[in-house]
Amino acid sequence: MLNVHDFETAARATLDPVYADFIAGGARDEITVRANEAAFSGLRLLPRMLRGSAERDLAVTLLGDRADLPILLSPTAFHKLVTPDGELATARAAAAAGALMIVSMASTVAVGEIADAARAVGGDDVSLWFQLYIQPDLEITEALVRRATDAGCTALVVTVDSPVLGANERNRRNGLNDLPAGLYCENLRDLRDGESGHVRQIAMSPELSWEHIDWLRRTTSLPILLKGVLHPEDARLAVQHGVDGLVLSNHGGRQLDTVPATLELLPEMAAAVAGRIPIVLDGGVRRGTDVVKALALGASAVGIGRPVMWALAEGGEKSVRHLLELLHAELDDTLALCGASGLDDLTPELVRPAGWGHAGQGTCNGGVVS
Ligand SMILES: Cc1cc2nc3c(=O)[nH]c(=O)nc-3n(C[C@H](O)[C@H](O)[C@H](O)COP(=O)(O)O)c2cc1C
Ligand SMILES: CC(C)CC(=O)C(=O)O
Repeated sequence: MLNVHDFETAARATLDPVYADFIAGGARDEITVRANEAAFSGLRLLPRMLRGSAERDLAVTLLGDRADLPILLSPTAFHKLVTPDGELATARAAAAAGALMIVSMASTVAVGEIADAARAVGGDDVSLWFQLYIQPDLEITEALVRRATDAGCTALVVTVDSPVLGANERNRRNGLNDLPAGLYCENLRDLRDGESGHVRQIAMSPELSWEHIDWLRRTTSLPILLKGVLHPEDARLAVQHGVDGLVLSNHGGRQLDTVPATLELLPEMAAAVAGRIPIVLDGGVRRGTDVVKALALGASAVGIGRPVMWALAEGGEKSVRHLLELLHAELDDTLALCGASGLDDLTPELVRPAGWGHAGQGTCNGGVVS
């Protein structure tokens, strides 16, 4: 295993094709799935020379939480679909690599147990964030927030791009519409008006509005990030509503098909928030060079979704750790080759659109030659 692509190939060879499709797939024609990766290939790095430093500092601090690398584990559901220990394996690997994990609300292990597993490996300094789908029943939502808070999660990542479930036609064709027997969204176990042992289904909330974000802001003192805001105007509104950070994400192309690649949106989003809150970008990040491009164009960190699922499927905990070590090494190597000694050295003039030489000189603003 030398890179993310190797894990993808190995996972496809190991997994039930129905689950391999669930992971790889996206909404409708998967135009956005492909666009995310293509956007990274469409940019070139223009390195600086003779600025060497013996070591590079890859550490990042986000909303008070320190991580050894600016590559987060984006929230992904149902890890027990691909490995018996499920999210316990992921959390141990992330803790060992010093990476920040965002636990999905749809985890197949309860968030408290995930946190215990992470701390058993990484000690009390390990940070975990919790991804939340605000439920139509706000008492249920409050109970979920309490569970995440009690587990020691230090931020809430509210996914706002899913008023309805994305239409994954691979899942429909494969007849995948439920978890296999014995797997549950454990964070929803025993929540109100269910008999003991009952696990609620996650509900999507088409009525979700800024009032819900205001309500959540009043309900918790944890930092709140919004995941899935795509329009710069919504980014400005997020700042106005007291949101602490954004995850610039199109859900890996799994919600509205044909939305832009997240990398294409990054310069406008960075301009809209103007450094007031951090932006984490996910979607199509597969290489250290991708991380450098995103950070150069204004992200504070990136997230990876599918690569973690592929590594889990390939070899569980040790493979996720290996994946994170590979990406750490790729990023370090890329920084050295770019003449950067740390993440702060990554600035927009390191990036050019492909074909820029033909159009004459210019700096890149995320694909826009100026
Ligand atoms: C199998 C799978 C499950 C996911 N589950 C969730 C989830 O529970 N909550 C969420 O907010 N996003 C979820 N996502 C989206 C990821 O958080 C992330 O935005 C996306 O995977 C990033 O793109 P990438 O897979 O190209 O790295 C999921 C993605 C995948 C592939
Ligand atoms: C709907 C969730 C349970 C999972 C999810 O967000 C996804 O599969 O993209």
